[in-house]
Amino acid sequence: MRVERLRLRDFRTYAAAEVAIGPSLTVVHGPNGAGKTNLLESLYFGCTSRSCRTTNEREVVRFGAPAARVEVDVCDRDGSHELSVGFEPGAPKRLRVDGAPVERMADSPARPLISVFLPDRLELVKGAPSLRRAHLDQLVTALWPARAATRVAYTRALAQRNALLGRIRAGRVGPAALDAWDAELARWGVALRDDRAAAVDLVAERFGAQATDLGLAGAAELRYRPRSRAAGAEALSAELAERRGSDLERGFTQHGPHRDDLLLIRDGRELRAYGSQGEQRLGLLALLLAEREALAAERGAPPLLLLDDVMSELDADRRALLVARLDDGGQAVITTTDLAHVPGADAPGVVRLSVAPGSVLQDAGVASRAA
Ligand SMILES: Nc1ncnc2c1ncn2[C@@H]1O[C@H](COP(=O)(O)OP(=O)(O)OP(=O)(O)O)[C@@H](O)[C@H]1O
Repeated sequence: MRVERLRLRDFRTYAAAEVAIGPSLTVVHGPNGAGKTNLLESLYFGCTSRSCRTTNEREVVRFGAPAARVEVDVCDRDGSHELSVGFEPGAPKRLRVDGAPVERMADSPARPLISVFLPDRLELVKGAPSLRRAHLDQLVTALWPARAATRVAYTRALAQRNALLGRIRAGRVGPAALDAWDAELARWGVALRDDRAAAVDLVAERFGAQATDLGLAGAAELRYRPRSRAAGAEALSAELAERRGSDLERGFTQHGPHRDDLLLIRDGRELRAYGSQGEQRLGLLALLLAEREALAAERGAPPLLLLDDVMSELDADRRALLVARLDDGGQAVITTTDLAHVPGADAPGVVRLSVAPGSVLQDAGVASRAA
């Protein structure tokens, strides 16, 4: 699966733009505020129908315009496909694959896998465990799409059990009503935990190697920390039953995979608490690259990797190491204020996109219309 072209209308700074994406590396360069991240975001939006930057999607519509639209041309073994996302604030998004409406991009086999590094994604390393759990669940889905249903079923069972705790506290039902929901929660909980553990198994060794290659000093380790180590669904159900009194006191379920964490460790200590900003950045990059390798092995193709403003924070040796890691047959798009920060940016086959406010100019010299 390869992303070939991107077309935008009224997306952030762009009134209209069309660019080709390179078969391996694409470098987006230009001064601060020119619209480099906007271009990266539009690629993510076109492939996933979501923004990787904001939950308030109104922000992506160009100031003064009624709606934004992104089209992405992709090609796989079966030929070419066009993904398109139209968004008008206040109306449902219009998603199409080859002109036919679809409910979710995630359901379309034409959608490329995509992985993104934005400076604020450091939160993944240093923020709350919920961010790492969500990330891990996305990895499970990317590795084994059919298993996405497990997390959905677990989340539903958890919501039902919490609602039931509320009804028991209000005296409307007896605690015995929990038996069935404990069993249901435990069934999906064990499956979810096993999926997460299998995904971490695939990535952990690669994470250590990638971190070393990127120059993170010390031994790097990726460790899954499940809340429960129950041998099976019955044992987890028993653990839930043991905690009923305290759950009823607090009004929510305190035990289970919704309390798991994923630990990024350097020399035995968590990067979250003890890593410097630079070490956390290398940890995150190592994680994304390790996942990219695992996905390439499992799904036959690495995901499209979007790297925003990563080079300015790395020294010259690490920049060279990073670019070398990307030469693995997959596609990557990197933004930079300075082309000289991307070793090999002038190599044949690398696509360079020069961004100025509202427009983007391709090497070949085809300019988009300015905003
Ligand atoms: N909806 C919008 N309509 C028009 N312009 C917008 C919109 N949203 C953001 N902008 C403008 O986009 C610009 C920022 O673009 P972007 O974040 O892509 O810059 P950048 O090239 O990545 O910069 P840096 O190198 O500083 O990270 C800002 O000037 C901002 O005002």
